[in-house]
Amino acid sequence: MKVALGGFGAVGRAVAEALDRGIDGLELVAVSASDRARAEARMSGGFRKVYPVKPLEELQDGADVVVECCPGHLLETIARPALEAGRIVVVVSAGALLANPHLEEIAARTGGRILVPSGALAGLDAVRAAAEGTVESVTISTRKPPAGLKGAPAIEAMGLDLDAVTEPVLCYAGPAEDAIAGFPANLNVAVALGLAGIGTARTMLEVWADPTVERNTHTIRLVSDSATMTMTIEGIPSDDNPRTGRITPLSVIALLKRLAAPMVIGT
Ligand SMILES: NC(=O)C1=CN([C@@H]2O[C@H](COP(=O)(O)OP(=O)(O)OC[C@H]3O[C@@H](n4cnc5c(N)ncnc54)[C@H](O)[C@@H]3O)[C@@H](O)[C@H]2O)C=CC1
Ligand SMILES: O=C([O-])CC(=O)C(=O)O
Repeated sequence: MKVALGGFGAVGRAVAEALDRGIDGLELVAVSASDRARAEARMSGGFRKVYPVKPLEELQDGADVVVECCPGHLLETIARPALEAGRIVVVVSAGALLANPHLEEIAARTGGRILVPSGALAGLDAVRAAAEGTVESVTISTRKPPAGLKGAPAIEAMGLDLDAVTEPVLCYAGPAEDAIAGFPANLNVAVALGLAGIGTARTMLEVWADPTVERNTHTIRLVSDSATMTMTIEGIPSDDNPRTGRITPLSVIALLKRLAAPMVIGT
């Protein structure tokens, strides 16, 4: 399968490096980046090959799979033409799917597919399975080191000085679907959880700026007629972007491998 990457930041670069090192059945064919010269320089510095750097709208040409790993507001720019061309689109900015419901309609019409990786979250396999039965409630509590929430519009609206936070501060409590606008780079996990389970309107979320944690910590609780679950993941922030956990690109790589694998494990 030929893979094109829309974005060359913490997620995109790590996925590109893995594909460049070599994964059976997968071939990197293009990347996209806001600074083309810098992306080319980085590839010349450590990659086996310098891949073409293309505009976001052209990634589907010559690719079977397009991976969206840009800021969420660019999801439509990447996904619409790729889905119109019937491609598989891996969406890392899951939160942006809420503002773009037409993408699923395009996929249904063209035979394209939208795949959302588990990303920085644990347990979506079990949540999806439970949702085949009756789920009573799903909650997620997200605690990030204060620096990981920098730049979020909701934090700016609160007037919270993240550098001065000495105790955990509750920054949001409510439905996941109402939070993504205020935390566009932080709550893709909550939206993915909602989409996997009982919807983002019924999935309840708390967001904490917590100076007592060093990791992006997400705890899911689910009550259903098949199981009760409590799952916590403590993700190490990536060096390039503290908002993004290191496990996120690994989750994309695992998903891409599933596409090419003769045997698939997990729901
Ligand atoms: N689903 C999940 O669990 C998670 C999702 N995310 C989301 O994944 C996305 C990517 O995250 P990161 O890699 O950490 O972000 P990043 O900020 O490190 O990288 C984004 C990259 O987008 C590219 N870009 C920006 N504008 C562009 C343009 N006009 N044309 C081409 N490329 C452009 C740049 O190369 C930039 O480096 C974000 O939306 C983030 O919120 C992040 C962590 C977890
Ligand atoms: O990496 C994380 O912990 C989660 C994250 O940023 C997101 O959901 O966008």
